Amino acid sequence: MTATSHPLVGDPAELADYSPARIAQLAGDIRDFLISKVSRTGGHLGPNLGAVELTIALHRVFRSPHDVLLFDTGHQAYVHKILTGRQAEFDTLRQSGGMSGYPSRSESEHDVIENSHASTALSYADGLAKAFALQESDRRVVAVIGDGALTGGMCWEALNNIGAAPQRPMVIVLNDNGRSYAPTVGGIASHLAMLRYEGDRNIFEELGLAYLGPVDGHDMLALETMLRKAVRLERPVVVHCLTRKGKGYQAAEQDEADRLHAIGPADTVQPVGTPTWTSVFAEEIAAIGAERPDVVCLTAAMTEPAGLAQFAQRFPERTFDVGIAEQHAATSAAGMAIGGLHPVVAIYSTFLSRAMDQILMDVALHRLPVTFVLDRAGVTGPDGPSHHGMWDASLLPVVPGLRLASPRDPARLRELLREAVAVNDGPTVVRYPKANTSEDIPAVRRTGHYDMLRENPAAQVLLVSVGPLAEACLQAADELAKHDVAVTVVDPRWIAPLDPSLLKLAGRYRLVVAVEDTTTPGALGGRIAQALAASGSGTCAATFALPPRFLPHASRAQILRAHGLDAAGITTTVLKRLEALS
Ligand SMILES: Cc1ncc(C[n+]2csc(CCOP(=O)(O)OP(=O)(O)O)c2C)c(N)n1
Ligand SMILES: CC(=O)[C@@H](O)[C@H](O)COP(=O)(O)O
Ligand SMILES: [Mg+2]
Repeated sequence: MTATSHPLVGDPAELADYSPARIAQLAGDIRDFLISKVSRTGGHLGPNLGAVELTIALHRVFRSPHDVLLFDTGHQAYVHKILTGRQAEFDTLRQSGGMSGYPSRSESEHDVIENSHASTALSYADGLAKAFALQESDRRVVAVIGDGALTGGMCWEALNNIGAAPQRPMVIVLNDNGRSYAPTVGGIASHLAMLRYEGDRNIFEELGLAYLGPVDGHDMLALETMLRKAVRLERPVVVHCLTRKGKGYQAAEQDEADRLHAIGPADTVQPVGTPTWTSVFAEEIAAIGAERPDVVCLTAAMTEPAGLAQFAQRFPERTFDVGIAEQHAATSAAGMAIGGLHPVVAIYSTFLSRAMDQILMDVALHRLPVTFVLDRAGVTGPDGPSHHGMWDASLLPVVPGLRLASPRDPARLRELLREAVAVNDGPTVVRYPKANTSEDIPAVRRTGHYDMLRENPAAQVLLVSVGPLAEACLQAADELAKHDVAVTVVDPRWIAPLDPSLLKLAGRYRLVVAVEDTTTPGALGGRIAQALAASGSGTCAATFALPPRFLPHASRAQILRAHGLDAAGITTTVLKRLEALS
């Protein structure tokens, strides 16, 4: 396309020929485009409205994909996607088969890292700079990182290495809008705030990098001048850009909670009367906080999204936002437990993975009473492969002394959360999905830890329904009855360690199937099969769970259905298993 061909560009190389007036027009049109498209599809509207001028300037100064543009967390890369020819895909944003909400190498050669976990870009940049130096390549490395992501520990591990190599040039664009979801917290945030007004001494130069700024992240001329100056320095440089999250859209700029950080699709219809798992947790932890002065809560920059807003409002002195620092959260909680408190760490399942060593060695080895509450556990949906919480239920059971619970409904979440915070000799974990809860599902009886949901004396099949999949399992039991297959349905409630009474029950059946919203390796069904085989039982046990691969974005329901974790899928799979046994 020619230099007059704006609409929203397509080949970023053209941007170098645009006049200042054309660039200003483009920025305005991109803003209008984002507001119109993302308001309908849902997605990260606030962060991208704040990155419009920044991203245009980057594509004018650098030659992507020859030069590498890295977006930390990647939720602010919509403008990059528009400029690199994907404007037509925005109607499919975050939808099954549609465009990802994060950079995606399968979508474009301009996209390099797809991981939506924060604080990784500087480490990638360090590695790329070393690779290009060894290859004597002239490719430049540019990393865009937010002030929130900069509170993550990996950034400082990377800066320690980057600062030690002045001969390896790199441009670090610090996109400082003063917010994560809420205002960014901690000493780093205070340091950045100080730099806005008096830049005489800063941490970056102390570490061996050059520091340029602060610069208005919405002033194209100032931005480009600073970026070109950074290139000329031929060393690692931090360009400190001041931006406004949600810029240009009043609803976002006035959103005190999180500047419309992530919004749902316009046509989202919340089922009436069934609360979200997060809201049930939010109420119960606040109630527990009123009864237990030793209970404190920790969050990694996600107080409201992780359900701690009520607790924080009632007990501000017992609520700790540690920044995007899940590893620190886990070990700081261990310190609190040693100090006589019972910490509750509220965190998304997918982000827990980076704190596994802390849970294993800093918490469990010391048998400390720390409770981890994992929201977004299981298939999340539109945020795609680096957000599905499909690893925790397979990773955590290997931790000695750790107890892992998966509630099926609001009543069990309240009950299991209370059981968890009552444990004082080791870590406990409660997990639930990004979804609305079902109505409460009463038990027929409780034996050991498990709840019998449906008992059929003639049954040869035992369905072990894990957590919220109880509803689908009970529906499948009804369907299987139509095929003359009698089924007993049981809810283990605690899925690690293995409950001996559950094993004893399982040994009485011909086929035992655990239905689980997690990756297959390490899931409960496999652990039951292993234990039954070790006991010499002839029972066939299996896991119905997710395949051990990265699952693309779609809705939670679409993904569960695609992998046979809805009533129809469970029914079909049980019938096939029975056929194979006959
Ligand atoms: C390890 C990790 N923890 C938590 C999150 C959830 N999260 C997504 S974006 C975000 C805030 C990022 O703030 P910042 O880096 O300043 O970017 P901004 O949205 O302000 O542009 C958080 C906490 C994440 N993506 N990764
Ligand atoms: C980018 C990021 O990690 C989060 O903002 C993510 O989009 C989680 O969104 P939900 O809180 O809507 O699950
Ligand atoms: Mg920010």
